[in-house]
Parts: sequence; structure tokens; C-alpha cells
Amino acid sequence: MAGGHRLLLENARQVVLVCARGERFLTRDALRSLEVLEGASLVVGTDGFIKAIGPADAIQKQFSEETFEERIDCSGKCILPGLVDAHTHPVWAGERVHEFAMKLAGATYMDIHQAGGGINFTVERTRQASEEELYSSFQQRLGCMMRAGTTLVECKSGYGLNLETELKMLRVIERARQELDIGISATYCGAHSVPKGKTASEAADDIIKNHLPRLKELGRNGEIHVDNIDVFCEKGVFDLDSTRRILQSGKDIGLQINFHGDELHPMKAAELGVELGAQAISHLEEVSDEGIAAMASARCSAVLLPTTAYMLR
Ligand SMILES: N=CN[C@@H](CCC(=O)O)C(=O)O
Repeated sequence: MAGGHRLLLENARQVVLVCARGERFLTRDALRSLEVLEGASLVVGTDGFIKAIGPADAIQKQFSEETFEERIDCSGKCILPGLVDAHTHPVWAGERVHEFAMKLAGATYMDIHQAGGGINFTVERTRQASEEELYSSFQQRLGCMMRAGTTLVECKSGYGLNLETELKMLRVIERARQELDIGISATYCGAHSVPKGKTASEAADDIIKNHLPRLKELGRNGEIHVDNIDVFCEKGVFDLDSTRRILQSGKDIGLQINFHGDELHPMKAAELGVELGAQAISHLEEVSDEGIAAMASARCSAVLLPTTAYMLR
């Protein structure tokens, strides 16, 4: 029976599939031979999902009775999957340009952080900003990402630290998920820094006793959707024990573990991530050989962020 579809991309010179046999991702030598179809077409259904990909003549035959809201002639063109940005902190207020002068004068990222700058500076400005202001700048940042080809972006909270501002950030992320044409994976990062006046252990207790139960409740009511939990596991920020407690509690309410580890100091964060069943660990400049081996066998993704090593140093 004939049906309606959203889009037919016809006769592309190439369609890059990346994976040929339903793998979630490729690793090592397999990355050298991406699956590419020559002279192919692609059908997108009304739900936005790809319904068929194949040789142009076979697709034409298979869908000859069907209708499309739009058809695009892709002769001479290449169809690529959208880019996935796996680590962003895109909801924030305030500028930290003045910190570059401190860095040029020799201060490290952690010197500035410990003096109340860095993340803490952004936390102050983000607490003061209205939800509307945060949404407006976030929307512009997402627009830039979309123009550069990103179709799925992981978005972290983490410039609130207190429950009120963390929820404000997560509502902003939720609104973008509803209103904008980009996929969003939302990450609660309330343990991005230890709030003033608390120890790491006290901050972990607050997150476990107050933040996570509220996230669970709001998720159940459908008010926000949070996919992942993150902690900045770092010397002088969250130690291994507090990180473990927070991540495990997040996992217990159904969040996937995706956290900052082994960035500035070796912390054995990779080993911890594997023990807890993390989906991904970011940064990893100081990861141990054992941590790399453990992540490889657990198929835990490493999110490498080479430019932060220059920007944050
Ligand atoms: N390393 C910690 N977190 C961020 C930077 C946050 C900030 O400095 O505002 C990162 O992933 O790069």
C-alpha cells in the first residue's frame, strides 16, 4: 500500500553509512574502511527516522507508489551523517576573557579556580541570569553548532551547583530539546565544582539527598529529561570517593554515567568509570595504561578534548 514520507534524497554520488553491519561504532582498523554506497538514495519517514538507504534504482522501484513531502536531487553530492558533539557546557552567562591575562602571566587553570575564578566565576553570573537570558544565548550557540553540521549535542548543566540554578539550566536545556531542530542528550553536572562553604563530601551529600531525588521526580512528571550524570573528578574538586558516591546514586535513578576524569592529575578515574559501568569519560589526559585497557575492554567511550588542554591550561 502506498504511503507518505517526509523526504527522498535521490541519486547521491555517495552515501556514507560508516557502519555496515549494525555496529554502534567502529574502532581501530575498522575506522580505515567506512561503509560508503555509490549512486544511492535515502528515504526519511514522517517520524524523522531513516526508512531506507540503498542503490538509487532499487529505492526508486521500492518506493515508486509512495509520496514524499520533499524530494532533493543529490546528483554529484555526498550525504554524510550529522556530527555528534559529545561534550559541551553551552548554558552560561558572563565572560572570562579577563582570565586570559592571568593565564598569560603564568596562572594555571587550577590556580584561577582556587582563587574563585574559572567555573566559580561563571557560576556567579549564571545564578544571576534569568532563564530567558540563558535560553536566548544558548539558542544562539546551538544555532552556530547546527550551521557547522552538528545534529546531536550533549549539553551539561553545572554552572549552578545549587539545586535552584541547576534546575534552571536543565529547564533551559529541556526547552531547547522541545523547540529546536537538534538532538540533545542532557547531562546533570551539579558536581562540576565544590560550592563555596562546602567540602566535597558535603556537596556530594547535598547532591545525593536533595538534587537527585528532585531530578527523579521532575523526570517522572515529564517536566525535564536528563540522560546522564557527570562529576568533575579532579584533585581539589571531587575526590574519587565523592565521585563514586554521586555517580552511583545517579545510576540508581536511571542516569547514564558520563563524567570528567583524569584531566589535570592522574586520579584512577578511568578505572572507577569502568567499575561503575560508565558510558563515557571525558578529557583523560592523565589516564593510566591500566585505565586505557580497562576502558577498551568495557567498551567505555573516551571523549577526547584536545583544544581544552590549550584553552584551560
Ligand atoms: N574541566 C572542567 N570542565 C570544563 C571546563 C569548565 C569551565 O572552565 O568552565 C571542561 O570540560 O572543559
